[in-house]
Amino acid sequence: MKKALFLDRDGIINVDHGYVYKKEAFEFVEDIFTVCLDAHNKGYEIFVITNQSGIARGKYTVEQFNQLTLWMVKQFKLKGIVITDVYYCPHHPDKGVGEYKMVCDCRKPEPGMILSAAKKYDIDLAKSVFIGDKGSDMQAAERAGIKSRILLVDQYSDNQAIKAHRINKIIEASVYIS
Ligand SMILES: O=P(O)(O)OC[C@@H](O)[C@H]1O[C@@H](OP(=O)(O)O)[C@@H](O)[C@@H](O)[C@@H]1O
Ligand SMILES: [Mg+2]
Ligand SMILES: [Zn+2]
Repeated sequence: MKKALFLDRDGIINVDHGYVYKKEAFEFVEDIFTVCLDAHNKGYEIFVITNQSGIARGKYTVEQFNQLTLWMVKQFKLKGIVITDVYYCPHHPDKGVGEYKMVCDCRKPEPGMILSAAKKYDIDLAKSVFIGDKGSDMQAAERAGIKSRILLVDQYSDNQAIKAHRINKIIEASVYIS
């Protein structure tokens, strides 16, 4: 079995400007590359686990999400970091339109996306790490049996104290990644 670093996307990989679907609006949160390179070099598989209710809401299409994702994964590759796979939930139970309006087992805080990745790639969830910016990320990780869970907030705060706190959390994540 392998160890994995699971990443939420909006608020962790990129600044969460709200339903980001264009690369022009995709602002990488620089300090995430630090922990990803550390994890990659230590043999972790890296996955992105993301709710994309913007699809359900009709704000953008699956094709647009896929195009952005291909571009995002390439940016990681250019920094020597392999993203093994990206899992997304296109649904929303209330605000969804048409086929995307549904209660599903993939929208965080449900653990469905994490469990799918673990099954397909033979991941030991007890030895894996999840980094997210919302309580629903932490709940999904806990329900999936991931022991090391890091909650990072204020990804775009200019407050030096908050930035320092965030860097400490990133370093803490590196401690988990062993
Ligand atoms: O953080 P991840 O899971 O990668 O993606 C979150 C996004 O899909 C969007 O999720 C929405 O929540 P609702 O889905 O509308 O409750 C809002 O929080 C948006 O600001 C955010 O961009
Ligand atoms: Mg998020
Ligand atoms: Zn779903």
